[in-house]
Amino acid sequence: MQKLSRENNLPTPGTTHPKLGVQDDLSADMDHTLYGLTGEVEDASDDEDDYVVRLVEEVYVVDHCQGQTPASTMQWDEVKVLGHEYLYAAPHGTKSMAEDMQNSIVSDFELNEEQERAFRLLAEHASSPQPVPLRMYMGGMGGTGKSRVVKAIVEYFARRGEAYRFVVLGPTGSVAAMLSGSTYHSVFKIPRDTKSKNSDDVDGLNSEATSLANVNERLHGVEQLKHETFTMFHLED
Ligand SMILES: Nc1ncnc2c1ncn2[C@@H]1O[C@H](COP(=O)(O)OP(=O)(O)OP(=O)(O)O)[C@@H](O)[C@H]1O
Repeated sequence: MQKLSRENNLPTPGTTHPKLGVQDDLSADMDHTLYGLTGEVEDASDDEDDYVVRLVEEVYVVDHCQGQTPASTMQWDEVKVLGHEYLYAAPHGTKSMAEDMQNSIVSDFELNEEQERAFRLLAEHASSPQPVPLRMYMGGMGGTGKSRVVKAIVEYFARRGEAYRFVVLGPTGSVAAMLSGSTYHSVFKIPRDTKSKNSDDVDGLNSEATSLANVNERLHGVEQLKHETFTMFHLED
């Protein structure tokens, strides 16, 4: 039987713990600090230091308050034990993982203070489970580093394995190409010839409906659009 106690070394946050196997008892005090367990949790111990968890899968331990705290110095009320399926169910990952990723991107892209502020605002928004729509204007003279922030946020989504959530649009092919984006004509299927949009033109209406369906399909999963060079829209708008 393996026991989790204050004396034991807990796994480092962000690493998987080997299977604990079948365990028997658990202090009732742990109930409120545990969630996402894949197995049963039983209360059969009076000893508050003997926290034993019955699991059927690996567990994941994260410090949700201070991502960098060494596991051995964690307090029990700072620790949450999660079933590993939680990681797959939570599309935005954990807070400490998001922070680590943000820090490494700020460093890799050598963002200056203002760039970092803009980047973190976007990244935090992207990491929020149910964010309110973000409408952000990022202005500045040519060459002040706006594109670098966009590249950093694109990289942030890519490292999270969520590149599909962010689309960069530009008014022309050359602008779009600079940021590896697309033209909004292409993404929104804006027809070059709009003359055929009258109510008698059944084919025209059909093709418009088809275009909208295509656009919806293409933007499935996308939550944010970067519209070079003015605004960022939230798709629910
Ligand atoms: N923090 C930084 N450190 C070093 N170089 C940077 C930094 N930010 C931007 N640059 C460099 O400055 C140049 C201009 O940056 P960027 O293209 O991002 O500016 P911009 O504001 O988007 O310009 P424009 O409005 O003309 O498109 C680029 O060569 C970029 O690599």
